[in-house]
Amino acid sequence: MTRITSISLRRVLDSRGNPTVEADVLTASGGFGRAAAPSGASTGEYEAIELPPTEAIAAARRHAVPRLVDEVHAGNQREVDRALRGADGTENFSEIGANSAVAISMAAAKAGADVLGAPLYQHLGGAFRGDNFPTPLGNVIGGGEHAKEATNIQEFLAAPVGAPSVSEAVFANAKVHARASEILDERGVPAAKGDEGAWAPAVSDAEAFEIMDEAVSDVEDELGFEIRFGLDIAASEMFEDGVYHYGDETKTTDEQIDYVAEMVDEYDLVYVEDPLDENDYEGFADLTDRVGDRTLICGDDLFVTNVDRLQDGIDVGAANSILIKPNQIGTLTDAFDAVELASRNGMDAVISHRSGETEDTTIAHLAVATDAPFIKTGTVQGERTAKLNELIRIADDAV
Ligand SMILES: C=C(OP(=O)(O)O)C(=O)O
Ligand SMILES: [Mg+2]
Repeated sequence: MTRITSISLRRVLDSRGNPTVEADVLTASGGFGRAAAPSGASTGEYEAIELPPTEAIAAARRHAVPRLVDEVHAGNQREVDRALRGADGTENFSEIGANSAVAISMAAAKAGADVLGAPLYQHLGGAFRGDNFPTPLGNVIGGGEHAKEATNIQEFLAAPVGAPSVSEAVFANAKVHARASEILDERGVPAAKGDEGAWAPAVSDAEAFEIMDEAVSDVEDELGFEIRFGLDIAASEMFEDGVYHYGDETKTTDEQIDYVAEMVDEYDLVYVEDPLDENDYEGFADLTDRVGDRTLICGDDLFVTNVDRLQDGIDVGAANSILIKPNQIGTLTDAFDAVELASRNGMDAVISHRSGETEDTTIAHLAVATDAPFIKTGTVQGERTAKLNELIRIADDAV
């Protein structure tokens, strides 16, 4: 029986040292699931609302727990998530917090899988999932909102697209991360790390492109399979007064589109996330028109895992992929609906962590369950390796 018999909520630490919500779900037959909400720093304007954890927990205990315990089945994810939405009663989870909602939603999924005795990816994705693995996009150099005094572009992401296995891909990204550190040393540039464990040197974006290109080529030569790279520009964070700010320099929207298109061709970029402001569907469409045949243009802050915003994007041809972050929308059902809408329209769905994370591994299972081509979940650092190592275990049939 997957009937939920208890839900416990508590505050735990996230990787930035902030409190976040953890949920435990128990079922009638002893199934157990535990999950914790991640948290963004470069959050999109249209994301579901994250409440201070103490408030989110109190509100969820008051409104959600009584609507779920003894009422819904952890094995029926849509039923769980419908009850969460009903308990909250708002569009954006501003009553119980998307952090409480997503923790309960993911913990219920794990409890459902536990009762069935199936790995989470199989419970979520079905019996035919588990043969395809996402390529990990590994954050190697970064700045933006994730590190002070570093690059303007938020993330330079290694993409070992030719790796023969997920394990070799994971280790390839770690090698690129290590090689980037050596190159920075050779150039006499000290580098601390940003929130996701990427190097955060005080170099220009142009220099970061060079370092990334060199690191990727060196590791590609050493390992003998294709490694490319991509970006999360997180352009909404740079956009102010109608222009994009790169330190003291600015770019108009047309200049930004030209710049990104040039970088796609110069560096053979495989992936570009949020190249333009989160309200600029038209700019996204222009850029996708120009380079969408040879790279993924991915909407993160643009779509915020929201089917309505995704449909608006589909209508105008903005982007050819969507970033999926369950806490942007609040439940696994909503995240799955966004993946399905994307794939029905020929778009790729890329599963992603947040800059503030925990040891929770749900997104590794979600990526396998949804047959995602890429997962963005860092390169090194415990809360990132938790997901990467879980992918290796899934491939090894050891979960
Ligand atoms: C992971 C990201 O950062 P954050 O979690 O800060 O939004 C991102 O922008 O894709
Ligand atoms: Mg992003």
